[in-house]
Amino acid sequence: MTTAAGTTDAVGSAGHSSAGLAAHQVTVSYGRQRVLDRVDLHIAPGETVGLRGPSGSGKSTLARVLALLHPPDSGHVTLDGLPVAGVRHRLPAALRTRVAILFQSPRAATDPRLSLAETIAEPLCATGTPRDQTAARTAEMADLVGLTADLLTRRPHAVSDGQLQRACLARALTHRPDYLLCDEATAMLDASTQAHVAAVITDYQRQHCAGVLLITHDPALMTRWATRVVDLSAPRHR
Ligand SMILES: Nc1ncnc2c1ncn2[C@@H]1O[C@H](COP(=O)(O)OP(=O)(O)OP(=O)(O)O)[C@@H](O)[C@H]1O
Repeated sequence: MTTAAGTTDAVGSAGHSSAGLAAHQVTVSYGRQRVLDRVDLHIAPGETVGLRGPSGSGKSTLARVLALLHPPDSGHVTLDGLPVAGVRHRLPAALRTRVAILFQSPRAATDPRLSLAETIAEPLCATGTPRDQTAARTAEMADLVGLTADLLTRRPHAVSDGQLQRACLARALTHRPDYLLCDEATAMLDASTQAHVAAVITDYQRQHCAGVLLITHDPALMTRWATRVVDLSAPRHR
């Protein structure tokens, strides 16, 4: 079983209240490579759990399982104590929109054909939100992340990585998720954009009591932000 270290032992969900997003005994293999082996992790509302471990230890894989994007081979995910069956669009929108994920590379996570406004609006369009509400919410989210109107009409090739990551953050927060999973989300950003993105997330977290998973190789960021830290041990190859 993967071991945890830090201010609180996160392995084993016994003793946690049922509120939260949790992985229970999650195992994932890619072909013959077992990446996660019976991993438990619990994120309570309002807390920031730092997840660290050597490259290849399965941090991103665990984040994708918790984001309800990747089905574990065994084990399961619970939301507020209830098992989640299925991933992606097989889940009801009201359930899957409770968890959002922000990736390291905004270019890999966006459609180059869409403007930044359309990118932010994607999750609203996917859930059939009426046009006027989509426009209002998109403007609100753009404002929250500091994107000006002229940037919103541009497509990804015409903006910087930092501006595009702000659009991805706006998109991630548009359905007001209860949990935000940040997978090296500020690693490609300059110091000032990194600070701004972190400030938007921590403000959001405070206002909505959202739980955050923070994956970062930056020890200073981990120390500043995480309320407890979980270590993933090196992967086992079976
Ligand atoms: N879709 C995939 N198909 C096959 N192997 C994969 C896939 N995704 C990840 N892997 C492998 O699984 C292992 C764990 O990858 P993962 O990205 O989860 O680790 P990580 O801890 O996030 O690494 P890093 O810190 O380098 O980002 C790696 O050996 C990786 O090559």
